Amino acid sequence: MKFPGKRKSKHYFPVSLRDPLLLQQAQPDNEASPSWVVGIDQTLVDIEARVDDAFVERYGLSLGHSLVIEDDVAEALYQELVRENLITHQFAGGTIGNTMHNYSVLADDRSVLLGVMCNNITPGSYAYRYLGNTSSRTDLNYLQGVDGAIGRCFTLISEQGERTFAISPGHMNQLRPESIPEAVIAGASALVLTSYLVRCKPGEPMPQATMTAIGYAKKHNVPVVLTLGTKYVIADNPQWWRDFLKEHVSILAMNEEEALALTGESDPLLASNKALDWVDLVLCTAGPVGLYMAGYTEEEAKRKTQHPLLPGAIAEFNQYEFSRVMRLQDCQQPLRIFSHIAPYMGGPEKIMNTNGAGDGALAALLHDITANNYHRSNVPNSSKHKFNWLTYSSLAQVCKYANRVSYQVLNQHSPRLTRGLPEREDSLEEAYWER
Ligand SMILES: Nc1ncnc2c1ncn2[C@@H]1O[C@H](COP(=O)(O)OP(=O)(O)OP(=O)(O)O)[C@@H](O)[C@H]1O
Ligand SMILES: O=c1[nH]cnc2c1ncn2[C@@H]1O[C@H](CO)[C@@H](O)[C@H]1O
Repeated sequence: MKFPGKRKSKHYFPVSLRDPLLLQQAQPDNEASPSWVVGIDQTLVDIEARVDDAFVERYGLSLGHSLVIEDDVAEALYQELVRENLITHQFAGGTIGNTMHNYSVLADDRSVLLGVMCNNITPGSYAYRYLGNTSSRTDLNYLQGVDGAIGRCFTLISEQGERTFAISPGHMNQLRPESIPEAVIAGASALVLTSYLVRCKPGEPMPQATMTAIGYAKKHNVPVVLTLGTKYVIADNPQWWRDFLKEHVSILAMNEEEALALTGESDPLLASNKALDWVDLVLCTAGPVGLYMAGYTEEEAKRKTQHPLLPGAIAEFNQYEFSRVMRLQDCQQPLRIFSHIAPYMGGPEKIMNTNGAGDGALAALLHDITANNYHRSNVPNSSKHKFNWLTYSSLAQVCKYANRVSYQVLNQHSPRLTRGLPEREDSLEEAYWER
């Protein structure tokens, strides 16, 4: 695993020079990594095309959102894209598939993806493409076979760069509860889910499979991470989602629109604060405004920021952003902490599309959480584990890392990272200070 807190010289949480972990890292990689994350997704290939707004309207879609379409509509839509030669890219997608892939690229380590895959795969087919576009560090051995197609996500990009999704589900929701491996969840650093998983036809097994996975995660005290997907899924029934978060979820990832649908707050800081009533840690991306994080720390171990104090709906909200995050259940005297960061380098000069920028930020957060477990299992007596922290780095540092990864996604075409961050950025500090 590439170690996020160990970026060259600058640590907020110093470790001793002869750290056994460093010595261990000098040895050849062990294939069977002790640390991993696991996620469930609807297996989807993204089919990207440039269309005008009339196209979106003609097929009954909603600009900027993700809607599920029937087979006949999907066929007509696909035929029109082919006939008019509008398809520009086809690559593996799915919000959690993207996140697992990106995690594996960043950490150079194992993630496990649960979902469905065709039993019969022919060269050039969508399933073939999906497998070929997924990191070799993403373990696909637990996918459940289906006799039928995986899903297609028509990713329609308007003239203004806005993206609209039309989902043709195929067999993507046929994941059954008995296909969820308890041991894989029990040993994971996090179970990662999306609100899209409940968007199914009556009788489809995906929601039940998801609940089975959540049951295992709770049994083994593994944090459940939920990313909200699209504001419409939330706006359908915000109270249901609030109850769901309170009961099942530890870490929440969302953008500012989803945050508004969930909490009624349009200010991402206030929305994140509200969400802390239900979960332990919040990542709220806000497009050109950057991103916010909110979490809990242990009062006794809080650390003051060295950055300027920021004004906002909560005055000087970033005061303790140099603290590490803890799950509420592990805090003796919990203190709420917040952080914000503006887009890295002000954002890329030209953004072709923002697809997957949020998924990238979440992958970075997962990397930091898993690195903490990795460090704990290698150096259990380290002073870094005097408390039962959730992250390895401070909240401010996690924000930087997440933000940097979003930039990397914005700077390329696909939502899946084609490579990790540049080696010289093993110290993120340097990348930031040298601007
Ligand atoms: N127009 C922009 N200019 C600068 N940075 C941007 C812009 N849009 C996005 N970003 C960066 O990407 C991060 C995530 O963006 P955004 O809030 O759009 O994610 P999202 O809506 O969750 O994306 P997706 O659902 O496609 O993964 C932001 O925190 C910011 O750092
Ligand atoms: O219904 C859905 N289920 C799972 N993933 C989805 C759905 N709609 C869109 N995306 C995925 O979101 C990613 C960008 O964040 C895209 O790659 C797309 O495949």
